[in-house]
Amino acid sequence: MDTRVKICGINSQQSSEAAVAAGAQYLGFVFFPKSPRNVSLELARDLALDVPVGVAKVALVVNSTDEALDQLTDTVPIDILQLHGSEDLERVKAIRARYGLPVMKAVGVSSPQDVKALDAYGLVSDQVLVDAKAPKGAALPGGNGLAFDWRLISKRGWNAPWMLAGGLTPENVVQAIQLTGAKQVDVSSGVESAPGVKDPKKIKAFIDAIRAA
Ligand SMILES: O=C(O)c1ccccc1N[C@@H]1O[C@H](COP(=O)(O)O)[C@@H](O)[C@H]1O
Repeated sequence: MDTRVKICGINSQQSSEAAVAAGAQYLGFVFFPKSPRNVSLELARDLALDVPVGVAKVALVVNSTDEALDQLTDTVPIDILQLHGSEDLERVKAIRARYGLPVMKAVGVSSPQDVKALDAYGLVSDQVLVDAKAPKGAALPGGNGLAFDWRLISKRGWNAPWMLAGGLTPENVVQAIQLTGAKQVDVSSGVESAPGVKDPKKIKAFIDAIRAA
């Protein structure tokens, strides 16, 4: 399978190099202080500067203000903004216009109603990220290692390219792709040895499983 892969939660040179060596097309940097994967602007800048041309650097933010996004985009050479909070359609449009960067809006899914919300976001985003909905009261709106019922989006498409996320692992990613038809997948917890600690062997196993299928 030639599915494109995003490894999210890159927070060290080792994890960045492991993801690139394994063949990831996207590296995600988390800018959300409550996350165990949170990176400072300075560390993200240093890591991003070393990423080879052709691998996209994605900044994951959650309900960020313009001030925070100004600082981020002034400091870190990023290629895509991933909006993983409760940003509404107007906010997505405003961010896209202000920064001139491709925007990927994440939407949490646990029911057919959630899937409908993706239609509207697909009209204002460059990509949509279809993730599992975080449980009520969870500290993080994503990155919880939880999958959703993939049958909810089986054979679906949106007005923008889309990426599948939520609880993917080296063991289940091929089945998830086969069921949903995803051409892009995103993983964080499933390639870690502990929250916030990427495991180079699991990163390689994740991408190898896809390529071997
Ligand atoms: O990874 C995080 O810490 C995170 C924090 C806040 C919002 C989203 C986050 N991660 C994203 O969540 C999905 C699913 O992750 P997982 O594979 O289930 O752990 C993925 O898009 C991550 O980029």
